Parts: sequence; C-alpha cells; structure tokens
Amino acid sequence: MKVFLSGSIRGGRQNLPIYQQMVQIIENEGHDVASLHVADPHVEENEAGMSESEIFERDMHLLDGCDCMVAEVSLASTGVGYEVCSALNLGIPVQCVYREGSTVSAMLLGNTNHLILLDAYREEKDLEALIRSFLDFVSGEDQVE
Ligand SMILES: O=c1[nH]c(=O)n([C@H]2C[C@H](O)[C@@H](COP(=O)(O)O)O2)cc1CO
Repeated sequence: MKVFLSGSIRGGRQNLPIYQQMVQIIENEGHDVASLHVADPHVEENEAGMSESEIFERDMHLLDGCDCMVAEVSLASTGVGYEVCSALNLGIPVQCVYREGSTVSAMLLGNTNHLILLDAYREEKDLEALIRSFLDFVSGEDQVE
C-alpha cells in the first residue's frame, strides 16, 4: 500500500525522531511512505525553493494516490489537521497516533467519522503494534479467510 505519513513541520519539529520511527515501521511492513519529506530533517531547506502552492499541490496530489494515512497528532499542526480532514473527505482511512497526555484537538478526539481511528501510545515502543494493526486492517490482512 501507499501510506501518507502526516506530521508537524511548521507546528514544531521536536517529534522528528518519532516520524522517522514511523517510516521504519511502515516500510518494515512492506508498504511505501508517499510523504518521506515529513521525516526528513532537512525538509525546510529542501523545500525552500518551492512556493507555498507547490508544496500544497504536491502534498494533495500525493495524498490522493494513497490507500491510507498515519498521522502523528501529539503536536498542534494546522497542516496535519488539514491533511487529516482532506483524507477523510477523499474517503481515505486515517490513523491518528499521539503520546498519552498530549493536548489533542476535539476536532480529532471528538470525530465520529468511521474512517478515523485514534490511538494513544505511552512509549515509542508501543507505536509499532498500533501502526501494524492499522495497516493490517486497511490492507485486509486481519480479515477472517
Ligand atoms: O513545507 C511543508 N511541507 C509539507 O509537506 N507540509 C505538509 C506535510 C505535513 O504532514 C504537514 C505539516 O504541516 P505544518 O507545517 O502546518 O505543521 O503539512 C507542510 C509544510 C510546511 O507547512
């Protein structure tokens, strides 16, 4: 599957190691991350030559080609919120993961859309099982034969 990883950029980069770990988890499961730039420590320098609309169009185009989204929502990021909402509007299933105790928006926590799954993790090591379970569910691998 093609997976869109969504994570904060201008909302703060302090969780970059978590985004990098998420890429590893998704790739180890045999899937492709369409938005590798989110986990790139040099994303802002790399994209300095792109206009704001080029960044927006590139991401929306990438999202449109994805089977699902995994979003890290521990930090408040306008772009992540926009991407989650865009995925839901496109009918793309979204897993939102966040560290326990984070201040997560009610627009996510209170969202009853059947395509959104919210999963809190206590430690980074808990992420792998959560993400793997979501990817298996979306790809249909956990369905009874
Ligand atoms: O330079 C960028 N490149 C880019 O791909 N994005 C997308 C991907 C991220 O999942 C999300 C981050 O949004 P924000 O920058 O508002 O935290 O938006 C966001 C920016 C900057 O807003």
